[in-house]
Amino acid sequence: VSRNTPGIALYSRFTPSSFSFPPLSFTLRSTDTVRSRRRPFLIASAVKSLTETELLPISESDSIPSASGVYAVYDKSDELQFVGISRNIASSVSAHLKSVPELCGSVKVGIVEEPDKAVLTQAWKSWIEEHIKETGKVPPGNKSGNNTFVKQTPRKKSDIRLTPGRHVELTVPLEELIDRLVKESKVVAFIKGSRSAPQCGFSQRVVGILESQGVDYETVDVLDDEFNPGLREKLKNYSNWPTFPQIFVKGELVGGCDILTSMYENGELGNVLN
Ligand SMILES: N[C@@H](CCC(=O)N[C@@H](CS)C(=O)NCC(=O)O)C(=O)O
Ligand code: FES
Repeated sequence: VSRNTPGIALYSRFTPSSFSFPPLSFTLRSTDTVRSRRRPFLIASAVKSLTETELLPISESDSIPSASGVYAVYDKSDELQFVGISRNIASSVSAHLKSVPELCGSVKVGIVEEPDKAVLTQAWKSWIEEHIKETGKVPPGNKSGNNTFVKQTPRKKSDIRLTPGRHVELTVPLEELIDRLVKESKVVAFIKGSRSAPQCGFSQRVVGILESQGVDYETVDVLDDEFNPGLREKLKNYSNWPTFPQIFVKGELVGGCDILTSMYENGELGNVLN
């Protein structure tokens, strides 16, 4: 590989000065890292082909490396079930073994050292394409809609916005929007910041407690002046409670962080939420 080969750049152990002319040639080993500069150039796969890679029995779990790379799971009849990429192949395979033991017989591993997403994806693609070329089929676990191997983590709910935006005139007073929301939802937490990134420790604690209860709850960000303008002061009046967070269950204010924390600690919270 010369430095002029399109689409291939070698990095890491090679310092810029090692690219000096006259043209150098390197032997690209299966574990050497390659990085695509720009699509649509083809980049060399960083791993051996699927056929050249040896099968390791999954039961002998210490033979599976904790390295990053691509891996192919075969069932007990040596049928390829799934090709995945992972930053820790041993732990991904052990998770598959737990969730679908009947589909986990052995595994092929292609280590990608110093991986980046493009190199990992390229290695994964090369194995998938090799399998399709050979069998005409996509591995069952990689078919779209098949969640056997890749669990779809449910997307976190988004926060509720009480208005369409601060520049839209409301036809209903904000108090009434608050009132409707807390009465129509089982649990509502008015917090500072979003549920995925609370902006205050008190709000964060309350989100953590509600998450731990596995309960369906709504959140409203009182600091969101664009979509909840004026809420911070209006809510204090509505609930007659001076601080945030504020947690409502079936239209009633239960309390703030201290109250929720003590209800959580004495086991009362579960009864109230359910
Ligand atoms: N002891 C309170 C702690 C919450 C608190 O002190 N909140 C303050 C600081 S985040 C607050 O909301 N102040 C009124 C405001 O910021 O408008 C509780 O149990 O919820
Ligand atoms: S924002 Fe400062 S304590 Fe809540």
